[in-house]
Amino acid sequence: MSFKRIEHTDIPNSELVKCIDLTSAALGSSIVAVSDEFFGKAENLISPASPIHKPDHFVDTGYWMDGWESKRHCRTHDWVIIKLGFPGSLSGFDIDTSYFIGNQASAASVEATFALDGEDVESKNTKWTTVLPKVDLPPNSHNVFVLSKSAPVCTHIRLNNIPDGGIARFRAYGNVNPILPKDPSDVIDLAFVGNGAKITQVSNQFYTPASNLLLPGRGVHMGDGWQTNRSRQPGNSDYVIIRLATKGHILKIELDTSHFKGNFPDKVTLQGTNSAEDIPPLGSKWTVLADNVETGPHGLFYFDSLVPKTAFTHVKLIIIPDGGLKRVRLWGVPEGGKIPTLPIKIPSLLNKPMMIAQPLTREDFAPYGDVIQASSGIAVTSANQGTAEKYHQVGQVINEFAKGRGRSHLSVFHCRPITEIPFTVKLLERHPYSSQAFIPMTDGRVRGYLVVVALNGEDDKPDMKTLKAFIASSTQGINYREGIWHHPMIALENETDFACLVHESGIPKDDCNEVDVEEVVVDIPGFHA
Ligand SMILES: NC(=O)N[C@@H](O)C(=O)O
Repeated sequence: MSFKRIEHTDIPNSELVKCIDLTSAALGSSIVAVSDEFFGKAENLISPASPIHKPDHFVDTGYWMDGWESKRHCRTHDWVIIKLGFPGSLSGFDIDTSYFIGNQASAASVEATFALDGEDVESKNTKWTTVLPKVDLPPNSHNVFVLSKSAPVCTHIRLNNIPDGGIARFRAYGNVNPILPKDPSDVIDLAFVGNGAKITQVSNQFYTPASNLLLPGRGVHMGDGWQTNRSRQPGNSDYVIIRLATKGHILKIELDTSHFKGNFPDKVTLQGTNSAEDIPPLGSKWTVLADNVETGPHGLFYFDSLVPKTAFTHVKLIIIPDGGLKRVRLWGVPEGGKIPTLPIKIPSLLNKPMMIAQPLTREDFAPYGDVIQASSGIAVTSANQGTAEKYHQVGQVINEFAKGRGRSHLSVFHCRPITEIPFTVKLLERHPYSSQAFIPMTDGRVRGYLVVVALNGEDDKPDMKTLKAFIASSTQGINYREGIWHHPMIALENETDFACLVHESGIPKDDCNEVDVEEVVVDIPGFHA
């Protein structure tokens, strides 16, 4: 596989400008295995955010580094396996050693494989193909490589870190290889990056890129949307051009202004056209799909297309005079598909019940368990020769296993934060014979975590009418009563360790029952992941 090295500043003039970063966590890509991450977590590699530097900032392993860094003296080489959010073909890479000086990886190589769901890519039988041979990595630099021809479609990438050391970010530029529904009459989001749609032109992306508009989910803060600067020019408008996943009929437009509360656009207009080019040439005929529609703060807004029977390859989204949008969804059917009865309903958050998480209090949580906290209303006495106060029996530790079958265990859950807010509850679990306590052990970076609970129904399933969501602070622990349905721990913003006390028998059905539930969307005021 031949390649050429280019300057990072030359990306806009290279093939890579037509690509997206297929390894980005924003696309749902994730780390599935890593040989060693002693100094810095491998998941930093795929953060959409640029790396930052905190000179002379130390953590218990050494210098704090914003990147993946393995420990010294590896006898062979380190490696990390990344599962792509969407299968795609690779065109180039940026192996970024920013801020790694003296501890950067000396060299790297890249391999790829196509693995069906469930295949064990760590198996020795996995066939990895080298798509970038070993290349040297200078310190503190973007190392950008363009392949002479795109590599075959892959689902996983293995980055080899030779022999060891640090890499701040890894960008694998390419294009999604969409898997569209077999039935062309299925309604899909024609503007979704996972279906192969792309932004091909944008007038202004001063704060954050327009490519964010097509990402999965609703993101976690304003920074993962598209935002222009304040135009100040009378009559200004800004725009993006979306090359649709495939030529199709747009039936319903979804504009998402999540987290844009004082800077959403005054008005939005959408137009469609047809072109074989990535960017429709000047003089292309644009047809209005939605004309000067109004949105609002932090929400989802829907508009039926004015021309559902016309198929387009491109859509221009115009915001007047400027501002920000989180996502745009263009629900429709590919050309050749049957246009359903209009107006359509769409599978979105709008159609799912929503709830707002509330601050955790002893009183509100009482039907579900205990709040472990030194709080008023608890019997308290002086202790430790007057140097402490003891808050008595803040919770009940319950063991209802038959005699001798349930042993109490202390464990620690190291929880990674959720990456999407609002959060969608899809499953709940319970421990039929034991209470379960979680007590956060925070390093000061944790503001809180999300607790979702429900009582047991007459059908011995969660009673969704009793579903509640609480925001627990970092000074509150919780103790689920035995049999109470709850979502597995949900960390917010930063990784969080929880001490856990539960009784277990080693018999799975007696220790934990898990069930899928009707999806409920939980908004979490004041938090972003
Ligand atoms: N992160 C960090 O401290 N790294 C250095 O100590 C090193 O490369 O050993």
